[in-house]
Amino acid sequence: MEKESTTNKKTTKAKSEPKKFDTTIHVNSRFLITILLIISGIALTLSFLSYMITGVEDQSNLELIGDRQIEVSNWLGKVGAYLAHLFVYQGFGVASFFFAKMLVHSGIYAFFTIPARRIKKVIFWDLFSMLLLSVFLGFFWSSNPLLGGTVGYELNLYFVDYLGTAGTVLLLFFFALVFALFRFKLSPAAIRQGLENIPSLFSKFKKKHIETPVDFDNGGNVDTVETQTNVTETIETPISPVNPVVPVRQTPPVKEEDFSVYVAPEAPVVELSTSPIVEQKDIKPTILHSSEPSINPKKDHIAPVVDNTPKNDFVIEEVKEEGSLEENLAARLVQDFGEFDPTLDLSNYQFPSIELLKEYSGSGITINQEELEENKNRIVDTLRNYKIEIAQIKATVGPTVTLYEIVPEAGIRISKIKNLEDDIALSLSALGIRIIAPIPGRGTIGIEVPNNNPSIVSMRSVIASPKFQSAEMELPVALGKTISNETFVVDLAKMPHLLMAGATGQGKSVGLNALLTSLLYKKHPAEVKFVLVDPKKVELTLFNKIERHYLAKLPNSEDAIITDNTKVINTLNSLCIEMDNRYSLLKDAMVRNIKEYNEKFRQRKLNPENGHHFLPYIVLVVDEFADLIMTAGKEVETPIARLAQLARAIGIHLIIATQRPSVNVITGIIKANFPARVAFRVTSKIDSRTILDQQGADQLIGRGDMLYTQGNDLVRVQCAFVDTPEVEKLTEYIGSQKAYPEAYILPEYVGEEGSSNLDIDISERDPLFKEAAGIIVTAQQGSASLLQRKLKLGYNRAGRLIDQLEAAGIVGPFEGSKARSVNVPDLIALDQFFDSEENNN
Ligand SMILES: Nc1ncnc2c1ncn2[C@@H]1O[C@H](COP(=O)(O)OP(=O)(O)OP(=O)(O)O)[C@@H](O)[C@H]1O
Repeated sequence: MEKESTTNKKTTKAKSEPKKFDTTIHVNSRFLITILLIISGIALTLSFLSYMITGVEDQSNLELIGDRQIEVSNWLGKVGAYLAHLFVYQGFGVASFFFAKMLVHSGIYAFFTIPARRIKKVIFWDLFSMLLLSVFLGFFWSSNPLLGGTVGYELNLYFVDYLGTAGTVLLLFFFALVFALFRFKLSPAAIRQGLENIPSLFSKFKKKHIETPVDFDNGGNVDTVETQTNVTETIETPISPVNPVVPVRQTPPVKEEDFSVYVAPEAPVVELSTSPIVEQKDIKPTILHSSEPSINPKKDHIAPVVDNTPKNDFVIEEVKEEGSLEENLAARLVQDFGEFDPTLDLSNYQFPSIELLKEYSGSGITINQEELEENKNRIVDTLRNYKIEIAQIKATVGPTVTLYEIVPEAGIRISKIKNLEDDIALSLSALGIRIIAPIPGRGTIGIEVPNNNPSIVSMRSVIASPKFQSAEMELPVALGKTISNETFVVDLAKMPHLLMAGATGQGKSVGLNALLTSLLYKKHPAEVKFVLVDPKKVELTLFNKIERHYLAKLPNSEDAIITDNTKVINTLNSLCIEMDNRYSLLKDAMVRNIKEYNEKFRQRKLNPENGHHFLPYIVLVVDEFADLIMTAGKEVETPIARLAQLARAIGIHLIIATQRPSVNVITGIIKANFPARVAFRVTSKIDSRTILDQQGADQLIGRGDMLYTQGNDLVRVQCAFVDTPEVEKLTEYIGSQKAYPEAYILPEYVGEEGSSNLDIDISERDPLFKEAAGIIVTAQQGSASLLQRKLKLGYNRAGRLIDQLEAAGIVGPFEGSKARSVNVPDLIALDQFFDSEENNN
């Protein structure tokens, strides 16, 4: 095993080095003392061990120990038996092993001339531990005299007599605490941390210094690694003796302060010069060099570099993680108040019950054996007409379609079957046949045939499904059921935006409702907000009832549901501002996404006084996107594309639905940013390609039959059906509960065009226009911040007022850092100005 060690120079220490442990004696005699002490330690250990195992037999012979005929069973003979009896039985019990430890320790310390102060300290704590352990064992295991020894037993009797049992326990506990606090430098904070992280407790609070075992095979040379840091907590780790060490290459005498390194045989020599003080986290010694280490691969068999000057001990310091002030504060806040609960404002909010949704009579799959048999025969016959033999056929009955999986005979080309799609559809005389050749990952060919009696997939059944209920997703959405009748649940947060298209009457609006319903069943009003854009004015109106719970809107707008196209532009731009704001919050919090941000906020690591707040997800739903893009074009496309590109990390997700999936609606830039797509039935293959980049949507059967893709595979899903009365019941239930004072307010956006309109049209001036003009004229200073202060306005509104004042000619144009000039000298002139304005109108 290769062993590395490090050389370090301790410059300052040498001067203050206290008295050395026997520094005057010759190296050899010091070595002899070392050996003697260590051998005595080992001998004591063996005799004690032996006594523990066979000791009782020898006890009766101890009186006659002088008699040579007497035999004892101790491994170290009569002397061993005597000493062990003395130390273990009459002394400190098991704790007597500390004596052996002290001897070995002293031996090592003597050899390395380690300051006497240190060995004194070690011996002091060893004696303390020995006494404590002995009393401890004597108290709890008084029945076994070998454990606590006579000292432990007697002391306990003494304590119990004077202090009682409880008093003794408390005393023992007190001394144990003293030991832990002073020996291991245990602090209350460390205890807390230790309890939180019990496994790492051990490594954290080990002793400060430990001696390195000596490799005596190596002539007493020592394998030493020493690092020194200023950190308070240190770890003491004995290094296991190195492998028998090969010839030693003597390095020139090094100063005592230098590190020394052992390198096991075969290892390249790492020559190290003195190194600066090093901090080391890892228990594994790392070689540290001040200048570049020279690794000479040629010196394969070179012996270790040895420091002849013995080193005192091996200290590896563990750098304690510095908790920041804020984190400590957060920990305290969490301790005092618990984690932040965003739902607290509406803590009595009741999630809607499943009973609000309807159970449909047609739901549940009915297998019509006859129909299955008939379709199977038709498929087999049709294929046979084209000389395609089938080895195996299997049917999976779904809610609206049945999937027939075919394994053709060996040697049949898949493309041949694929080309026969129309012929097969014709011979089955059914609409909505789709051939999947091959089914990805299965090696079979699938033919989807619509059922004669499709069953409705009720919203109730998908919401109640364990898959949805136990979905651990940010924004779980139960879209419906797959062809194998499994509930299809996807995470909107992962999509991260959804494009939905389909010809009119094929189930888009129902799909949107299913999506929103899923979120209402899973997310608290504090966790998600919807921005609803509904140019048709009818589809999403029901959600008005939950405005103050779940909807977001622009400031000063009356309705949360946006039906007016110009407002959509403002809303989209406002969402862009919200996005930018959220990004700066994330940056400030040093997190990468909304999940991490909210988690940090929950743990009270973010200060609300610095503008931090819990961020709900925002889901923007645009029904009839085509209409919007036709009327507003680029003005809509640009913010949508920007949001789609950037908003995923900060929790804004877009759902865009359109009837007309033409390329001028679903433009390249939109498509590129909407990997998740849902296609209901469309009228042409071209439309299908526009949405899905492949055909298939034109072969659907309508009524909620849809294809879902998130980039690669297509999944055929029967959309869950939720009817208008069901949505009404649901929104009524939520709407009747206690709500927030108002809808979630989005940042104010003042469009460029908007402000110039206001400038021209006097009737659209801000209600505070006259008051603002008065303030500006009185102060003779055209600044927005003045208005903000005096009228207690937000920046945007104050800015808009200044723009209006400029348009009216009351203040001059923007002049960079200077305040705008005021063109009206006093209030009288201002009154005249307004009078003339009124007269002109
Ligand atoms: N998942 C479904 N299960 C059963 N029937 C459905 C499903 N989805 C839609 N339908 C049926 O299709 C009809 C039309 O659906 P929907 O109103 O969602 O269409 P649409 O695509 O929104 O149409 P438009 O674009 O004209 O508003 C519904 O009234 C319903 O009868």
